[in-house]
Amino acid sequence: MVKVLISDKMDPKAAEIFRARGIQVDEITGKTKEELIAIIGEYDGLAIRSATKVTKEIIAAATNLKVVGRAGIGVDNVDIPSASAAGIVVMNTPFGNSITTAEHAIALMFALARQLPEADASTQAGKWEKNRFMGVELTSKTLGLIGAGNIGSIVAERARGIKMKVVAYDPFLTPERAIDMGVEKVTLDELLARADFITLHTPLTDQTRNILSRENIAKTKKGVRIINCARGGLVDEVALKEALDSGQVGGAALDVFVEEPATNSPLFNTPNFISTPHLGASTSEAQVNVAIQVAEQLSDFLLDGGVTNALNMPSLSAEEAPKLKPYMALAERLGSLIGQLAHDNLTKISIEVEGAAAELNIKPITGAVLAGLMSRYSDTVNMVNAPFLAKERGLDVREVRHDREGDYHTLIRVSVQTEEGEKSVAGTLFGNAAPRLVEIFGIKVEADLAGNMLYIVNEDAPGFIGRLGSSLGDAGINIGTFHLGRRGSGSEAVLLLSIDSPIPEPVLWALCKLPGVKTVKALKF
Ligand SMILES: NC(=O)c1ccc[n+]([C@@H]2O[C@H](COP(=O)([O-])OP(=O)(O)OC[C@H]3O[C@@H](n4cnc5c(N)ncnc54)[C@H](O)[C@@H]3O)[C@@H](O)[C@H]2O)c1
Ligand SMILES: O=C(O)[C@H](O)COP(=O)(O)O
Repeated sequence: MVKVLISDKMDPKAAEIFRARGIQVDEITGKTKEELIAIIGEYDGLAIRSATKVTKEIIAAATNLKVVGRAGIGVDNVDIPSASAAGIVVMNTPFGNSITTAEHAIALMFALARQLPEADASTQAGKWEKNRFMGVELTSKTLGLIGAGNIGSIVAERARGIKMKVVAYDPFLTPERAIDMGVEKVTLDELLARADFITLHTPLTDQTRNILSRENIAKTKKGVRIINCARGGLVDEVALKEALDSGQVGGAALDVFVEEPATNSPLFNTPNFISTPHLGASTSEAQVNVAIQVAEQLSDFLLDGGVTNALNMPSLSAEEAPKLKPYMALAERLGSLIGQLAHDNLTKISIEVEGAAAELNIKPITGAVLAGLMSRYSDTVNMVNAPFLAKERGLDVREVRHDREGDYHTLIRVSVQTEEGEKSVAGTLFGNAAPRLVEIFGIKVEADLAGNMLYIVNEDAPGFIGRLGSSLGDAGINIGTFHLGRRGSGSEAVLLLSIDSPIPEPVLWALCKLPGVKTVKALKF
């Protein structure tokens, strides 16, 4: 039975969905790294929020794990390169908590404008300091948006609703999209110089780390108010503290910190500083959304092979997955065949599809070809890590979709560049389901690719098949199927035999010595 672990606090809807789909689910939260390492090996799927750190060590212990699902957006708590190398799909739910997080940013902006937390604390302390708390109006003020993706664009829309002017810095924001959003696209320096409020909505990357650095904070308009509901590390916390103390920054609200849980930040107790404990996504609506989405995505993947919102694999809908399944089996076998037969040092591979295959999503087909090809280098290769392994080895991968009508209703051709020139194999599906090889290195041959097989190239001459049959018979090897193709009468012939047991090395050597034999190779599918 498929087993999933939920290791962070998640809405009960997630567990309900797993159970309804026949998946065994354990909810075990608050485990230490060592405790998680001890149990993770049992699970096929792992559902997390931001508390569980899916490190290299956890991945190494996760011997059955196929997928990690993040009920939320940020995946900086998952070591994606290690997961990819281990063939584990990593998914998130990119939209389920965006509105909620945008609302939190807007809430913090209002709170900063009117010093709400301090006014509340003072009033409840019986001080009634009406003259101490003089706020600012938001109408007509300029909001500087750093990051104009899902959450940033919702923040912009809400801010425009309260009559703010919005300027945005995002290198990936197109001028057309900026017009659609009703924002002015600006450079970072322009934003720093013009904004009365700055709100951050980017992931934490090498480019965004300390985007509000000491130097950049110094370029802001005096008294600027800063909100960060994205990721700790976007703002230099030490420089922010100094800027709040000096009055360069008039107020700051952080939901996220460099170190979380943040229990002892130097920013605490600074006037005009507001903090919340990473609450951006914490509304019941958002938590229900992400719990449902993550549970459905993991279930679709574990039960049907559907891939949605994966960060290390192309998407594949639950409807597409069954259609693609036989193609992926064919693609994987063609990749494996060429991997077993072509020489090392492959530099280029091309995957061509025609007929019905050309109507399909080619990415999973390519992934399956590469998984087959790379399976000779690693036991743990699959569609997730194969493209990464191929890239690591410098393999140039080309995908070609042909419109032309061919001899077959559907065809996948895999060609590689070898030291001896280009070599290609091609296959089709019989009855839309059964993978069949139809061509090998320019010779037409029809064969299943399954189990133990023998590939023989010989001179096409009378008596050869008899001698081969006798040699195998004498060695006690039973032939299951026998497929023959040749370039022309008397030229080179290809034999593909399925055999009921693996062929011992001495028998292989004996076959190599049969008159007329050019190549003998044991294959395994
Ligand atoms: N506080 C919370 O609880 C909470 C909740 C949800 C999301 N988040 C975080 O909010 C962030 C944004 O989420 P999103 O869904 O809007 O992501 P998104 O991917 O939709 O948008 C991110 C935007 O950042 C832009 N960007 C990337 N590099 C940039 C750079 N160097 N300078 C400026 N812009 C850059 C991208 O072009 C993109 O438009 C993420 O880090 C996410 O983890 C936090
Ligand atoms: O990236 C996210 O989705 C947020 O940081 C939310 O994190 P959480 O699920 O731990 O609240």
